[in-house]
Amino acid sequence: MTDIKLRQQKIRNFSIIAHIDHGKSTLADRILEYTGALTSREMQEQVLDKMDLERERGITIKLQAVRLSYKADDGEEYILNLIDTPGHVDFTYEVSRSLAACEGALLVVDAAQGIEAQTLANVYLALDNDLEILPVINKIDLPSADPERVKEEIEEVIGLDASEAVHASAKAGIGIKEILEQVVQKVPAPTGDPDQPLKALIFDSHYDPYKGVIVYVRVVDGQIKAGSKIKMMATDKVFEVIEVGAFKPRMTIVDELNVGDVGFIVAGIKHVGDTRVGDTVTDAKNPTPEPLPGYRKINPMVFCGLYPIESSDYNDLREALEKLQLNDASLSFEPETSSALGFGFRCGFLGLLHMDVIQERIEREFNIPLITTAPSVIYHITLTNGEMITIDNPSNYPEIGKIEYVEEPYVKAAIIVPNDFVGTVMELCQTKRGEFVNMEYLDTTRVTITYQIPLSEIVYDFFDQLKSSTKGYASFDYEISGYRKSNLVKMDILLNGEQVDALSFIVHREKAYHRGRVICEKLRELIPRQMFEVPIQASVGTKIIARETVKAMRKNVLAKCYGGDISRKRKLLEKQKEGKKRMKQVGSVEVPQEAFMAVLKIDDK
Ligand SMILES: Nc1nc2c(ncn2[C@@H]2O[C@H](COP(=O)(O)OP(=O)(O)OP(=O)(O)O)[C@@H](O)[C@H]2O)c(=O)[nH]1
Repeated sequence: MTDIKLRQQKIRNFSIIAHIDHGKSTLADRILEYTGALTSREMQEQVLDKMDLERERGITIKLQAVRLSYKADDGEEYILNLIDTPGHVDFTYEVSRSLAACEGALLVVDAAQGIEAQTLANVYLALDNDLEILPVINKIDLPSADPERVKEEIEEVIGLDASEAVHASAKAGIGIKEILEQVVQKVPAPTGDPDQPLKALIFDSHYDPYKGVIVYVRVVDGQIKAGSKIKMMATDKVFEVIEVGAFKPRMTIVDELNVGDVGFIVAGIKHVGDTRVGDTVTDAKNPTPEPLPGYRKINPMVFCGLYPIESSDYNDLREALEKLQLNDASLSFEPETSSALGFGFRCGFLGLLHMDVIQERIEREFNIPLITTAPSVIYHITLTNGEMITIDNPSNYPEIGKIEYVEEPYVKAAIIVPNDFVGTVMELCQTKRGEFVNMEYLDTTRVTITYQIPLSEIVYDFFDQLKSSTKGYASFDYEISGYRKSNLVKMDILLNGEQVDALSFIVHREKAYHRGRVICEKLRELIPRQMFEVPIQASVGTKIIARETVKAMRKNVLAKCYGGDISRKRKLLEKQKEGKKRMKQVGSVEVPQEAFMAVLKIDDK
């Protein structure tokens, strides 16, 4: 066997999959520490979760890859590539990206919680990718841990053999060696042929201001080194490789990447559009005839408008979105104009969390204060002339007279919950226009409840309501199940008699009155008093269905300082300016950011 083939036998590529909070990041840290990739001092900060925002929210968003070396009990030195995956329901797409680069996955299940909704969703993705799944029962240090029950659950619900599942505590560092031994023994070495032309899967990328687009790859056949000419098969673009490297965990330049390796390529790639996550990289002179099967591209589900508060930030906002899109193929955007908010972008996201994260990153990393409009899903509208149009922005909703019928996206939602909360969850799903599908017992204490629910209802704080009504015990996962006809209308909001396009939303006819009333009340609380009285109205078509009034300001703040000290006056004005930062002048009325999101906070009960 050649050296390359021998080396290939020693490579293990694996991911960790888990429901959120079951301890994936903690386990990844322990593995890094155990293999000596980092000292415990360096481990103080979770390394795999790099972004600030992730650390604060305690969730994993971007996947990361690390190359580790591990001396196993058989005396051999192995190369382990660990690819991190996000656990949140919004990020299924990124999970499937990282799984496509692996041969195995550690399935981490919390010994006290057992299987949760994303445990199942992630297992299905791993099975789709033909991965060897190694169950790990984590948090055995907890007094409430019941590893035997969890093992049974894994065998019964998932149908995996859990007899050799490692009992671990990522926190206390128990079971780490056993896990690594299982990875070495049970995860297959990469198959792939070093003598075939280069074939590598792009599973991620990021933009570096000095080096351009850095592409993360898993080499399937052949090899790649500095000086090679490579071709991106989807775009036919050719580049000369400047350097290749591995994540150890810091990016480190290496001589070449061989079969089974996970690493990065720098090739002076300037344009976002030239590389696509999921594409195959091949040798430009000796290309492979067939690209790798790419993975399912997932389309954005939730759309909203992002507008700079200062219109001079418009171009910076475009650049920020372009940069973010580089790391995040699931983000989409196109310019849009609103008569209320001016020039901005209509952006598409995988879900609400994704939307929040992008918005916060723009504000923090790029320092652009934003106004965000309420999220919307994509509606299919069939017009009386037979034409079907799709709409992701309520302000483009056609006149009622031109509409034959409207369809909206539904999801199949699976909710896992302790028996005691079945009634509460069903009630919540009913108020969200859910249709009961079935209920199955997971074990003696928990059930999986399945509903068909309109996506638009999920988008409007379903998850928060589910968590709060079940004291945090419910877990939830969903997949799009298709479009259905629905009796929907557009609700417009008028401030001071003028319609504010950015406040319009689409609602089920039966809920229109209630929502119209509540939204007017909310807006009355949110909109500060102005120099004049501001009527707030909600209308469907030409019919006004609710009205509230913001009373005029009683006193001018400056009146108090009449003839007084100028520095005090300035302070007051500055204070007012502070308060205004998040305001947008809409016609004659100043509207705060929260007003555009008020529609999300309506309780339907
Ligand atoms: N008692 C105990 N707590 C643990 C253990 N492993 C992780 N935790 C805790 O569980 C919480 C969640 O752990 P994380 O590692 O952040 O979970 P995660 O699965 O990576 O979560 P996401 O990154 O949000 O998907 C943290 O507060 C950890 O300290 C363990 O073995 N025992």
